[in-house]
Amino acid sequence: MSEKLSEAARGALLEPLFAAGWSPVEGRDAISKRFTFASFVEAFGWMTTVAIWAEKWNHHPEWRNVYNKVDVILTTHDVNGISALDAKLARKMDMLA
Ligand SMILES: C[C@H](O)[C@H](O)[C@H]1CNC2=NC(N)=NC(=O)C2=N1
Repeated sequence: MSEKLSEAARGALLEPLFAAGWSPVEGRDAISKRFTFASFVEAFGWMTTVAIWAEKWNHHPEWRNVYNKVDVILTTHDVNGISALDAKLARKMDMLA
Protein backbone atom coordinates (compact mmCIF):
# COMPACT_ATOMS: atom_id res chain seq x y z
CA MET A 1 0.00 0.00 0.00
CA SER A 2 1.39 3.41 -0.96
CA GLU A 3 1.60 6.45 1.23
CA LYS A 4 1.14 10.08 0.46
CA LEU A 5 4.51 11.84 0.29
CA SER A 6 5.88 14.24 2.89
CA GLU A 7 6.58 17.75 1.54
CA ALA A 8 10.34 17.10 1.53
CA ALA A 9 10.10 13.73 -0.23
CA ARG A 10 7.67 15.20 -2.67
CA GLY A 11 9.99 17.99 -3.72
CA ALA A 12 12.91 15.62 -4.14
CA LEU A 13 10.90 13.22 -6.30
CA LEU A 14 8.94 15.72 -8.34
CA GLU A 15 11.56 18.36 -9.18
CA PRO A 16 13.50 16.09 -11.59
CA LEU A 17 10.22 15.04 -13.20
CA PHE A 18 9.15 18.66 -13.75
CA ALA A 19 12.58 19.24 -15.30
CA ALA A 20 11.90 16.26 -17.59
CA GLY A 21 8.62 17.65 -18.91
CA TRP A 22 6.06 16.49 -16.36
CA SER A 23 3.59 19.08 -15.03
CA PRO A 24 1.20 19.36 -12.11
CA VAL A 25 -2.44 18.75 -13.05
CA GLU A 26 -4.77 21.61 -12.24
CA GLY A 27 -7.41 20.80 -9.65
CA ARG A 28 -6.02 17.46 -8.49
CA ASP A 29 -2.89 16.02 -6.91
CA ALA A 30 -1.47 14.39 -10.02
CA ILE A 31 1.20 14.86 -12.69
CA SER A 32 0.85 14.70 -16.45
CA LYS A 33 2.94 14.54 -19.59
CA ARG A 34 2.34 14.21 -23.32
CA PHE A 35 4.54 11.67 -25.09
CA THR A 36 4.91 12.03 -28.86
CA PHE A 37 6.21 9.19 -31.02
CA ALA A 38 7.11 8.78 -34.68
CA SER A 39 4.04 6.65 -35.39
CA PHE A 40 1.01 4.94 -33.90
CA VAL A 41 2.90 1.65 -33.79
CA GLU A 42 5.69 3.22 -31.73
CA ALA A 43 3.20 4.84 -29.37
CA PHE A 44 1.28 1.63 -28.90
CA GLY A 45 4.46 -0.43 -28.51
CA TRP A 46 5.58 1.91 -25.73
CA MET A 47 2.17 1.64 -24.07
CA THR A 48 2.41 -2.14 -24.21
CA THR A 49 5.79 -2.17 -22.46
CA VAL A 50 4.63 0.38 -19.88
CA ALA A 51 1.49 -1.69 -19.28
CA ILE A 52 3.60 -4.70 -18.33
CA TRP A 53 5.52 -2.63 -15.74
CA ALA A 54 2.29 -1.09 -14.48
CA GLU A 55 0.80 -4.51 -13.97
CA LYS A 56 3.97 -5.82 -12.30
CA TRP A 57 3.93 -2.88 -9.85
CA ASN A 58 0.12 -2.88 -9.54
CA HIS A 59 0.16 0.81 -10.36
CA HIS A 60 -1.74 1.94 -13.41
CA PRO A 61 -1.70 5.13 -15.47
CA GLU A 62 -4.64 7.16 -16.66
CA TRP A 63 -3.82 7.66 -20.31
CA ARG A 64 -5.27 8.46 -23.70
CA ASN A 65 -3.76 7.64 -27.06
CA VAL A 66 -4.51 9.48 -30.29
CA TYR A 67 -2.39 8.29 -33.23
CA ASN A 68 1.23 9.00 -32.24
CA LYS A 69 0.51 10.85 -28.98
CA VAL A 70 -0.12 9.52 -25.49
CA ASP A 71 -1.40 11.85 -22.75
CA VAL A 72 -0.58 10.42 -19.35
CA ILE A 73 -1.84 11.34 -15.88
CA LEU A 74 -0.27 9.69 -12.84
CA THR A 75 -1.77 9.71 -9.37
CA THR A 76 -2.40 7.15 -6.67
CA HIS A 77 -6.10 6.50 -6.31
CA ASP A 78 -5.65 4.62 -3.01
CA VAL A 79 -4.25 7.74 -1.29
CA ASN A 80 -6.03 10.31 -3.43
CA GLY A 81 -2.75 11.96 -4.40
CA ILE A 82 0.81 11.53 -5.59
CA SER A 83 2.90 8.74 -4.05
CA ALA A 84 6.40 7.43 -4.68
CA LEU A 85 4.91 4.90 -7.10
CA ASP A 86 3.85 7.72 -9.44
CA ALA A 87 7.43 9.00 -9.57
CA LYS A 88 8.70 5.46 -10.16
CA LEU A 89 6.29 4.86 -13.04
CA ALA A 90 7.02 8.32 -14.51
CA ARG A 91 10.76 7.57 -14.53
CA LYS A 92 10.13 4.21 -16.20
CA MET A 93 7.94 5.88 -18.86
CA ASP A 94 10.67 8.45 -19.58
CA MET A 95 13.32 5.75 -19.76
CA LEU A 96 11.30 3.70 -22.25
CA ALA A 97 10.22 6.60 -24.47
C1 LIG B 1 -6.78 -3.05 -5.59
C2 LIG B 1 -5.57 -2.57 -6.34
O1 LIG B 1 -4.41 -2.98 -5.69
C3 LIG B 1 -5.56 -1.08 -6.43
O2 LIG B 1 -6.79 -0.65 -6.95
C4 LIG B 1 -4.38 -0.51 -7.19
C5 LIG B 1 -4.36 -0.81 -8.68
N1 LIG B 1 -3.69 0.21 -9.45
C6 LIG B 1 -3.56 1.45 -9.02
N2 LIG B 1 -3.07 2.40 -9.81
C7 LIG B 1 -3.00 3.66 -9.41
N3 LIG B 1 -2.53 4.59 -10.22
N4 LIG B 1 -3.37 4.02 -8.18
C8 LIG B 1 -3.85 3.14 -7.30
O3 LIG B 1 -4.19 3.50 -6.18
C9 LIG B 1 -3.94 1.78 -7.70
N5 LIG B 1 -4.36 0.87 -6.90
